[in-house]
Amino acid sequence: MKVLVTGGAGYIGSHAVYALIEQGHEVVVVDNLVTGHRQDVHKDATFYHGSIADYRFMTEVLRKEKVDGVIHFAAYSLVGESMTNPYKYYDNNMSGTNVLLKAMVDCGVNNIVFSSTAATYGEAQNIPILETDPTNPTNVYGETKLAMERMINWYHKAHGANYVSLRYFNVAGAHPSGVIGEKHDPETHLIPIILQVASGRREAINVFGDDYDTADGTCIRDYIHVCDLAEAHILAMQYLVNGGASTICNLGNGEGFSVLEMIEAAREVTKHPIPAIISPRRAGDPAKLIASSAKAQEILGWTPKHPAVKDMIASAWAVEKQKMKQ
Ligand SMILES: NC(=O)c1ccc[n+]([C@@H]2O[C@H](COP(=O)([O-])OP(=O)(O)OC[C@H]3O[C@@H](n4cnc5c(N)ncnc54)[C@H](O)[C@@H]3O)[C@@H](O)[C@H]2O)c1
Ligand SMILES: O=c1ccn([C@@H]2O[C@H](COP(=O)(O)OP(=O)(O)O[C@H]3O[C@H](CO)[C@H](O)[C@H](O)[C@H]3O)[C@@H](O)[C@H]2O)c(=O)[nH]1
Repeated sequence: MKVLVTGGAGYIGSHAVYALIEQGHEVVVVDNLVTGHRQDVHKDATFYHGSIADYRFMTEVLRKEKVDGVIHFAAYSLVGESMTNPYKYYDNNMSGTNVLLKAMVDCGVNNIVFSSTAATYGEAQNIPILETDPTNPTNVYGETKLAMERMINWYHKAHGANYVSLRYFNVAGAHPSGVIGEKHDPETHLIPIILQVASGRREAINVFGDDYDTADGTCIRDYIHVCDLAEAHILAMQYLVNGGASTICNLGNGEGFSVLEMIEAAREVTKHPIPAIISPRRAGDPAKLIASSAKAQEILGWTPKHPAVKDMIASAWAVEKQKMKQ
């Protein structure tokens, strides 16, 4: 396949690009590098520096490259930030996707695999969460992602383009080479922050709330290895190219870990005490998110190969230790 990856210089996008190229596919990357890193784009991918919100630029790329489909990662994705700066999220995520979809339609590109999120569900009504469960986002980020999913579905109805929206739960870990990994700046995600404490770059980890309705009072999340996620995107694109019907799939491991459990797992991996400070809740955080990925397993034939959180933490730890050497 020849695939355009938007946001291919970012954390998850760069892993998807590596996986595509490792499996012999041809890859074109569009990224404006607002949060991504040029050096994380695989050397065999064709790179275009620009925004998905630039219609002229996107149609030029799509007309020139004649791809089989688009894997769409480009977005802002921080829950906390979205609660204080909704404009940024509505603008880049929704307007950007609207332009991208229009450019795809105008250039005859009919397949899109979309980066959606567990944040579309909000507070879960049932555990594990099924794709048919209600969607009531508790934060602006999740709201924009749900709107993007719906936008893609309306384009599908109007223009016939097909999609798989992948609602991922909490992504973690890094490519086994250690060459690419999670490099957000500033970092807000739990595992990289815990590891910055272990490597001495931070004094302590703040635990955002210990009064949630969970066993130890801290939030529970379902962590999925970034390489398993990358594989799911390739399977989803293959499914569409083979004529599969448009659909939505969850991606997680079906097991929940609290913030305190993740800190404990990181202590075991890194052998560092990792001081933790109980802090106020962060706005917009649901208490518990755990996926049922049965549909992805059935429809896409996806099976996670790295379900153990300690393996995810160990691969992220290898990247963090490399950063310390630089
Ligand atoms: N990290 C997670 O746990 C998680 C969970 C669920 C869903 N997601 C989704 O996965 C996707 C990727 O997340 P990530 O953690 O890799 O984030 P990231 O910030 O590392 O990657 C996003 C990439 O998109 C690029 N980008 C942003 N706006 C753009 C635009 N207008 N035009 C071109 N490029 C643009 C950025 O430069 C960056 O390279 C996001 O859509 C996010 O919502 C992430
Ligand atoms: O310093 C920190 C950072 C995080 N947390 C807690 O750790 C959990 C995980 O937080 P992350 O910021 O790592 O991840 P989120 O669950 O907020 O969100 C992530 O997963 C979501 C899906 O579940 C979204 O898709 C989103 O893009 C992605 O950032 C949350 O309970 C959060 O409050 C802390 O206690 N301290």
